[in-house]
Amino acid sequence: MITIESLTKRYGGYTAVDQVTFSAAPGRVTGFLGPNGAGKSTTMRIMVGLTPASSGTATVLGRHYADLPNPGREVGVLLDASAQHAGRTGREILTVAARTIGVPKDRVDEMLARVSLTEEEAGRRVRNYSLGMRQRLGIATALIGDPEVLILDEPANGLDPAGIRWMRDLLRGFADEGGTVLLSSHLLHEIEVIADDIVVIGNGRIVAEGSKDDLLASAGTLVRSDDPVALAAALTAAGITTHTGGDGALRAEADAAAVGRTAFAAGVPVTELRAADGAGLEEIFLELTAETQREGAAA
Ligand SMILES: Nc1ncnc2c1ncn2[C@@H]1O[C@H](COP(=O)(O)OP(=O)(O)OP(=O)(O)O)[C@@H](O)[C@H]1O
Repeated sequence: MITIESLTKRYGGYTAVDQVTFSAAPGRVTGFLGPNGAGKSTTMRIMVGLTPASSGTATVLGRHYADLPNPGREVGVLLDASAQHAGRTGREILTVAARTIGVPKDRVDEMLARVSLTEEEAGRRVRNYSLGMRQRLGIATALIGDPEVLILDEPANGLDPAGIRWMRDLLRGFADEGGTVLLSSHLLHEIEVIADDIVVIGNGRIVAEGSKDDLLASAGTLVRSDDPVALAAALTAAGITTHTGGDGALRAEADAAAVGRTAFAAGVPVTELRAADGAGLEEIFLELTAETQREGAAA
């Protein structure tokens, strides 16, 4: 369990994290989603005691990270896969981690197998690792203490498609066994396929949070017609809010049945009608974070 309450971080006059409150529950994968610079890494660094908060609290398993008796046994952390000692081999890094937190040495081989790093790769120095290999080693280090909680900043960065699938299965399995997973990403699709719960941050503030299913349901209905102007007018007249997509489709804030009936009553033929799902979530994400997108509302 991770609990964040009214967390604020100021750098001089700039507020990077602004009154952030959310929690990540056991048995669930919580996705922490937001555009570049939204405050994800800062929030995660505060969680693990690397950055002091200006105000508010962040606790893991009911305590501040620094107060956990042996944090490595309770919380697995991967914030920056490139921050590993470049001159050591992967095996050495895991061996040091195992000794530091007091787990048996045979966990090293177990973890190497778990993240699919070969014997030969484990003997190479980390400076010669690809980004994906560093991520795998970082995951192995996070898991070596058999923790209850995982805090991972952009863990899929640099992984190939098979690696992303592997990561997804690994985190799913971890949560299914009762673990708490918090992972950040600025990639919506990545979060959408893996997360049970989603927390969206923009400009240091939480702009949406809830179960993925609820967020997807709130994405509404995607509807298409040869006459989108007439369709939009009919829906608006019926009190249904619509948003125009780039490709002529409309996203309506109502369920498919209501949208279909309204179009039928108005005599506007519909050529496509379905739950907006992923496309809708992407639009919601862009709308919610529009102020903070470098590309502005045009994105
Ligand atoms: N030490 C610091 N001093 C001043 N500003 C900082 C410092 N660390 C972070 N910031 C600022 O705080 C904001 C949030 O940064 P953060 O790294 O938390 O974003 P992020 O959501 O993780 O972004 P990304 O997806 O790009 O990794 C940014 O504007 C960043 O420049």
